[in-house]
Amino acid sequence: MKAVNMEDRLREFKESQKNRGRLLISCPDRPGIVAAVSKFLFQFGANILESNQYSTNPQGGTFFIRLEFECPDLAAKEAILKKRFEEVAKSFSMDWQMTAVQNVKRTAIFVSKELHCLRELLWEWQTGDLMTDIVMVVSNHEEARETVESFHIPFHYIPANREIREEAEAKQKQLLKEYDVDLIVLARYMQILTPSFVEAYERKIINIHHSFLPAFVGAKPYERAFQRGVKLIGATSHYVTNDLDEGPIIEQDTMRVDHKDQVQDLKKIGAKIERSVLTRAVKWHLADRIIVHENKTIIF
Ligand SMILES: Nc1nc2c(c(=O)[nH]1)N[C@@H](CN(C=O)c1ccc(C(=O)N[C@@H](CCC(=O)O)C(=O)O)cc1)CN2
Repeated sequence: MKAVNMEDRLREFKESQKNRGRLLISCPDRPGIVAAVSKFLFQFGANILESNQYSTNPQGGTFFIRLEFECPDLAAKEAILKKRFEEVAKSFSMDWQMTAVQNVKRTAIFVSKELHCLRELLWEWQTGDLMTDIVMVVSNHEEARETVESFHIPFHYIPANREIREEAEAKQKQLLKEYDVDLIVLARYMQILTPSFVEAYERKIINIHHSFLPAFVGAKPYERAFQRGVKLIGATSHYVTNDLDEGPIIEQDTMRVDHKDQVQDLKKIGAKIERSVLTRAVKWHLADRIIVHENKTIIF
């Protein structure tokens, strides 16, 4: 796929979505929230296309809502929309996020030696099923260079290990700033990120862990699953926090295995699960379908 086709595709998408907006809200539950938000959008000439909501408890719980709407001349109105919505948000103690769909997120993928998740994301991106601008791939190994550059995506090799972690992250952060990255996807990137890195990209780093968490946190989960004699293996995609592999879970899946399966078999079976789980998690994040609350996720 030539790079120019990807640019054409992004341009067409941005044009088709230029009046489309999304609004994510979390707030203490009480009557009148939907009415106030609907009235606000109506006053700006917006039409609600999709609305999903959930309450933990109508009496004193937390209310969550995701709205997708069309608003004529959204680009020109976005700043005033956000400024005026702040008044509504304050009156309901809302945490909220309003995005214009045409502002396609800029994504960086981090990878080490295992390339199956990276390849899945690139394939989905090439076919137009992953609507994001993959601006670069970063790796602490050279294995992914040929694949990445065949997609005309910049590849940056930055050696990284425990001993040079801070130095490596300084280079990574510089690139992330230069490329104005909105989302980082760890596609089997096998280095632990420091607290300062995680803090700089809170809830903007998605990882794929190759086990059905909370089982087998950390390194070499397939080897430990084999030793344990499990009958199910799985994969978990989660937001990255400083608690290794314990961030808010976005998506999981499993497959059956049995006594005949060796570690290599587990890895082969598991790779397919990892690919699909990570892709679903990234797609939901790109579509602003995820709200994080108390280290859990609500997926609309
Ligand atoms: N701050 C965080 N960083 C990372 C997380 C996370 O949840 N919080 N997830 C990991 C991904 N991961 C499993 O999915 C994982 C990767 C690497 C290790 C690990 O022990 N790495 C060693 C080096 C291993 C090597 O060089 O081969 C290390 O970093 O010292 C554990 C879990 C990604 N980062």
